[in-house]
Amino acid sequence: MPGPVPYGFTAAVAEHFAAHPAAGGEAAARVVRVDRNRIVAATADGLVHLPYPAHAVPATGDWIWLGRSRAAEPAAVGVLPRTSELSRKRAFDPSTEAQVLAANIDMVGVVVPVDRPLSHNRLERTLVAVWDSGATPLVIITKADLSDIADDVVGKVILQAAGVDVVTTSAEQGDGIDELLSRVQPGWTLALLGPSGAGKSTLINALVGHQVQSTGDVRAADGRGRHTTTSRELVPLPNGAVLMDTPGVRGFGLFDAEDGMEEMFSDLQALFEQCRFSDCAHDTEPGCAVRAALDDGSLEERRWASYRKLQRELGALERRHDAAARRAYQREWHQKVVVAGRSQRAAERYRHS
Ligand SMILES: Nc1nc2c(ncn2[C@@H]2O[C@H](COP(=O)(O)OP(=O)(O)OP(=O)(O)O)[C@@H](O)[C@H]2O)c(=O)[nH]1
Ligand SMILES: [Zn+2]
Repeated sequence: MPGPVPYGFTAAVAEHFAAHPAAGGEAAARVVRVDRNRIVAATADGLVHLPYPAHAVPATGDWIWLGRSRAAEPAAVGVLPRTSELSRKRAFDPSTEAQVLAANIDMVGVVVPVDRPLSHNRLERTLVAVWDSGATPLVIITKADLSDIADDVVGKVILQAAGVDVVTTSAEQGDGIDELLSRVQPGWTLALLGPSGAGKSTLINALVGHQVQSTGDVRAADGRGRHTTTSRELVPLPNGAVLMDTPGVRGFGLFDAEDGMEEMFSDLQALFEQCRFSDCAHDTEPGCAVRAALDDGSLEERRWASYRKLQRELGALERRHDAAARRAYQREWHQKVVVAGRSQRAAERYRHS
């Protein structure tokens, strides 16, 4: 089946399509932008404009079945279930409809500039929120060339990241870009998140390898060959990964959860209290409120999967935090000292603290 390979169409995505067929669906396409009354989609043959799919609100990053409308025009005839989604409203709050800003993101790079590090709490909360979205977090330190402040900040951030991978970059000097790309597998979709001025645009330009064009040629799909220009929010990277640069996702608003873990999952805590057994593993136990909620659809499978993934990650992190985080931290330190020829005294200071 044809699909847009530079936009993340991998064998795994092809299987996802095969598992979710749509009547009249002929080819795979990916939404690269959502406008007021139409979408821009990447197909195997390039970018096209399409009307909104029926019965679905599309988001950037969605995989769609490309087919024909009743008037034989190219059309989105189906939208695939999402593997992750970033929403403005937290998806598990049933009181209002979530506005999904981006879909099918594999990795979220949390950008931390050395000249304005995040508070410990904010970094931790952001990482928890990223896990909850279904994506994997990666901490990206930027502006590491600001050497007089970089040393302290890098060390602190690595400890705060609690075992989540950390890469150190200086887009201005071209340092760490290859290492960052090596963490993002071909076919993965990467979004960057960070406060204004954190260096996201500079990093994106370094990743893409040239100035990102804000306009791209879009072929109108009305068969008349009308050309138009528009910007894309999904940009292919040279290593086969895809960069998601959606204005609503960039900032911290989306992820700046005021709450910690417990509050984020308070709805689940309430369910746990209704299980018949207080030590219920929510697996095959009789009287399990979680199973019941999954069965009647009041608890989303995706959210439950996120929670369990997060529990596993946190458990694993806790176990290896002390030993491994410290080792990773010292390894990174060593590398930094060697690479940048930084003060050995500073390294010693940290090793002993
Ligand atoms: N020293 C140094 N400065 C950098 C580096 N990367 C970015 N900057 C500077 O940091 C400032 C902000 O960079 P941007 O890339 O515009 O930051 P941004 O995160 O895209 O900001 P918003 O567009 O507001 O979200 C600019 O003045 C950049 O020149 C770097 O690697 N080293
Ligand atoms: Zn249970």
